[in-house]
Amino acid sequence: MPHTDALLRAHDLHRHYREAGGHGERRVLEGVGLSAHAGECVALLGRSGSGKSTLLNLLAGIDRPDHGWVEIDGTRLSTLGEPALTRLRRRRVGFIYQSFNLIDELTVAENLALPLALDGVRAREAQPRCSALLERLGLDARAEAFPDQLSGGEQQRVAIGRALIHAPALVLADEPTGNLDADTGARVLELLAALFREQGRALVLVTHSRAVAAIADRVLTLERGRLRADDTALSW
Ligand SMILES: Nc1ncnc2c1ncn2[C@@H]1O[C@H](COP(=O)(O)OP(=O)(O)OP(=O)(O)O)[C@@H](O)[C@H]1O
Repeated sequence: MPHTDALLRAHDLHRHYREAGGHGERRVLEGVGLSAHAGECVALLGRSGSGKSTLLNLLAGIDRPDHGWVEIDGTRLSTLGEPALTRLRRRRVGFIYQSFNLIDELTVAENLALPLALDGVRAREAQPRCSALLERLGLDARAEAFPDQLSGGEQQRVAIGRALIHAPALVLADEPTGNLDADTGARVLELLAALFREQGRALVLVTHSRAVAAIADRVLTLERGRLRADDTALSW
C-alpha cells in the first residue's frame, strides 16, 4: 500500500504505564502500526483494557508515545509543540464520542459551528456550510434547539456534523453508537459511513460491536499490545 496518500500513519507505537505503587510497568502498546487513507474506515476491536483508548489518544496527539510516531496528513506530531499540536487537532481532526459531548448552553447550529468558530472562521462564511450540513444531517428544523431537547440519535447526528464541518483529514470515533438503541445506532452509523466517504476523510472507529465494525473497510484487533488483522470480522 503506498504511504504517500495516507491521511493517518502510525509506526511502532509503544505506550507503557507505571503500575500503581510505582513498581513495574503495564505495557499497553508494544509496537502498533496503522495507516488510513482518504475515504477509508478502519475499525479497532479489542477487549476492555486492551488499550483502544490509549491508542486513540496517541493518534489524536492528546498523549505522546514512549516510542514510535504518528503522522496526520504528512505532519509528524512529535515535531510540534503544544500550541501547534492543538491547532492541528482543531483543524485536521474530528472527534465523535459515545456520550455525544455537545455543549448544553449552545444551540444545535452553534454546536455544529463550534470547530469553525474556534478556528476563527467568520460567521458569514460558516453559516452556509452549517446550513448545508444541517440539511444533510436531517436537522434543519432543529437548528435552534438545545441538546437537551433532542433525542440521543439527533444529538449524535449533531456530534457527527461537528466532527466533519471543518473538513478534517482524520475522524476518530470512540463507540459512536454505544449510547443508542440498535435501530437508532444503525441509522446514525449509516449516516456517518455515507458522510465520511463522500467527503474523503479517514475514519478510525473504536467499537465492541460487530455490527458497527461491519461498516469498516478493515477490521483490526488489539491484543497483547499489538494490532492484528481480524480475518473473521468482515464475514460476520
Ligand atoms: N493514565 C494511565 N495510567 C495507568 N494506567 C493506565 C492509564 N490509562 C490507561 N491505563 C491502563 O491501560 C490499559 C488500557 O486502557 P485503555 O483505556 O486504553 O483500554 P480500552 O481498550 O480503551 O478499554 P475499554 O474498552 O474498557 O474502554 C488498562 O489496563 C488501563 O488500566
